[in-house]
Amino acid sequence: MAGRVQRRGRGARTGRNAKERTGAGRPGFEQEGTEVSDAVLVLEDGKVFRGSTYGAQGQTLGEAVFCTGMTGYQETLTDPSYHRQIVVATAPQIGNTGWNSQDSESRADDGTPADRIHVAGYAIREPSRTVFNWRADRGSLEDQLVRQGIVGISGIDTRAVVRHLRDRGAMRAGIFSGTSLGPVDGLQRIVQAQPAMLGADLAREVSTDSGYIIEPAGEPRFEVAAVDLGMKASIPEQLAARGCRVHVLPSTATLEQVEAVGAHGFFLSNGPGDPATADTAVQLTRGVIGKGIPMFGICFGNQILGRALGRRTYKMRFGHRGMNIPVIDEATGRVAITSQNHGFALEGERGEEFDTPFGRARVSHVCANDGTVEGVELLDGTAFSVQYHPEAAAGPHDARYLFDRFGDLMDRGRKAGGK
Ligand SMILES: NC(=O)CC[C@H](N)C(=O)O
Repeated sequence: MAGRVQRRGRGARTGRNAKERTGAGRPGFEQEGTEVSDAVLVLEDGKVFRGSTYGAQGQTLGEAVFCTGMTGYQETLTDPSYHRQIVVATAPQIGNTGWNSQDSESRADDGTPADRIHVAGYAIREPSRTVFNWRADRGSLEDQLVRQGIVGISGIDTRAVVRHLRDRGAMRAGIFSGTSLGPVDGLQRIVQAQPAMLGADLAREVSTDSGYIIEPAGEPRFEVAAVDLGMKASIPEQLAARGCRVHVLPSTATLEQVEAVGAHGFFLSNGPGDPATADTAVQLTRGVIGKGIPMFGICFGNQILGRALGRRTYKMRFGHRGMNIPVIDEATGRVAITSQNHGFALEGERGEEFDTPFGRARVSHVCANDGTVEGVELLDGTAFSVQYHPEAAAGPHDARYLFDRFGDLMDRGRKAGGK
């Protein structure tokens, strides 16, 4: 009996708080001219979610996408692939492990590790009131958001946002916070005036300009030319741990630059924007494969290798963002649980083999949820790539073996070439 009363009481309290925080009960689409204050997430189709200021106060624009990771928000927020995207977290409470000096995925232009947050905005349901983690040596998440001027919103019904984006697709959005934001239709017009993600050429905005070198851990075994299209910091670390000296090159890199470092292998990174715009990287990839240099690509790199092999890319309705996305490896039939963050995909079908200017290729991996292409490779094994993130943490490490495969490939290439 007492238990029932308590349950009812708890339910009632939650309901009241949620109503205060979210403005629940108002229609999602508001009347023109309705004045807004505090914080709102406005979608391009006119859907409005009212909440509270979180992080920096102000205005931010980007594509609204959702991420289903239950952990690892620091890795997500600092991943340069999220440039110009407003991330909606499906995990109901965010921030309880604070901010630490180890998990950031961004680098300064000269390659030194950086804490830079790349998302355009962050939309969450409930901020943690306490930070409780032994690694949280950089304070709280919200402090970081404020310090870096990242505008967020809390107290919104993130489940409702996700359902909307799942049904209608990722779309342009804005977070606006402050005391008097003006009429809601004015905010919607601001949202609609920003460029769309389709056709956005963004890698240059996050790539290194000058390039840098990450030294190998232990004995150097390979020289690797890695094109930084928005590369997560842990990728060169994974390569360095396998004896690679990683020569990180800007997104504008040329074949001459790749050859100048004496590359045993070529790596194409993840990165933001529409892969259909990455013509320079596609041309470079064709040149590299033509020279017989072994290559490996991750995410944006997979889309670019696919394009170099003659495939096209398309924009997915809402993409894959999270840490528990199952991928089938066609070579073994095994499923890896993977970490992902992409809104575009390569055209192709499970089991497909196709001709390319470099010989036969195939779709090597597919997503077990929706059958989309998750990897491609040349049948001779000299070029391969995956749409997911084998370097990722948080999330499982099921796919780390792909870095070893790249090492084996470079070994074979070196023996064959006598280098
Ligand atoms: N993480 C990535 O490399 C993302 C690739 C590309 N920008 C996409 O959204 O599909």
